[in-house]
Amino acid sequence: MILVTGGAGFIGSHVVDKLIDQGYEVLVIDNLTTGNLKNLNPKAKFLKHDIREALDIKDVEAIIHHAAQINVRHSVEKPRYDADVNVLGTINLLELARKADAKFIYASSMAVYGNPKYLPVDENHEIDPISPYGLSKYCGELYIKLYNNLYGLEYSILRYSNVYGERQNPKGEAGVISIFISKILSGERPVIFGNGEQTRDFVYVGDVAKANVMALNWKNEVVNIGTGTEITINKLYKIIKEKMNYNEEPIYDKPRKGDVYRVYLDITRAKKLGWEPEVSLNEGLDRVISWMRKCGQGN
Ligand SMILES: O=c1ccn([C@@H]2O[C@H](COP(=O)(O)OP(=O)(O)O[C@H]3O[C@H](CO)[C@H](O)[C@H](O)[C@H]3O)[C@@H](O)[C@H]2O)c(=O)[nH]1
Repeated sequence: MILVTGGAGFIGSHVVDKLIDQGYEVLVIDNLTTGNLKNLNPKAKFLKHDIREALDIKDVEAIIHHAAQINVRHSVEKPRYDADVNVLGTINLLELARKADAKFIYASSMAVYGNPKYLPVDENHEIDPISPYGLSKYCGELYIKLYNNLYGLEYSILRYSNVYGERQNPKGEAGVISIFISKILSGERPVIFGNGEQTRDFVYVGDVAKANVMALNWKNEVVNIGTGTEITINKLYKIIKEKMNYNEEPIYDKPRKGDVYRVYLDITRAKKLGWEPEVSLNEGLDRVISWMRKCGQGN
């Protein structure tokens, strides 16, 4: 059985869908603070549980760990809460993995790199987080490596760029793509922070889910998961606007404090392991727009 923490959340629920498609038996644990039972695959078993509490489950062959405090801004406001969930919660799951002799797949983030010193950012880039979130995600990585040293725990660490797709909640997780689409659908003008020339590397959630399933067969790898390309927020806005037949210009506001200016990931290592993104931004945006139209702007 594969245990997916955060399996009722945005990325985790897509991982669950892929696993079930491929015939795996899946147990989801989620405390439903940001996760939603509407996202949950009906073929998955479900246990409502907060990872800050220890748990004991037998017959787990792998743990795919997506339950986390994922909001960068909240991590700045509540660093202790962020560490509680992301560091102590991860330790609870590592203890479970140790006892069950399970493999550990960990959702990390490009936030561990902080402000890029060069582009694209590869896995050997200096680790220098600029938010409690980036730091807590990196702490999780270090504990995983410690468990590998102490107990031989097998792991894969996936460092995601900006993940987007269906089920991303425009209110909770603050992904710019779901925010822009949601605002346009409700007749509000989207806001661009700064001059809009900042860039990001947007990877489709289905491709991220595929990387998780493949990672079950990778051995002790730290891997960037992105597209290896960058796009400005202005260009992104223009594409979304055209797709939705929306005519208004965005509102430009002051830059968001602590925002990285340009970032995109080098994905050479992932490609060597046989993974590469399949869904283009064009196709992915079409899917999110049609999903958000259908379900009234999100969750
Ligand atoms: O309404 C908005 C929202 C965002 N942005 C801009 O769009 C870019 C992307 O912003 P997001 O909030 O979507 O994402 P971040 O790049 O801040 O990424 C952070 O939040 C992500 C969640 O969406 C992931 O957790 C990621 O790891 C973490 O670094 C930023 O330049 C931001 O200023 C806008 O212009 N308008």
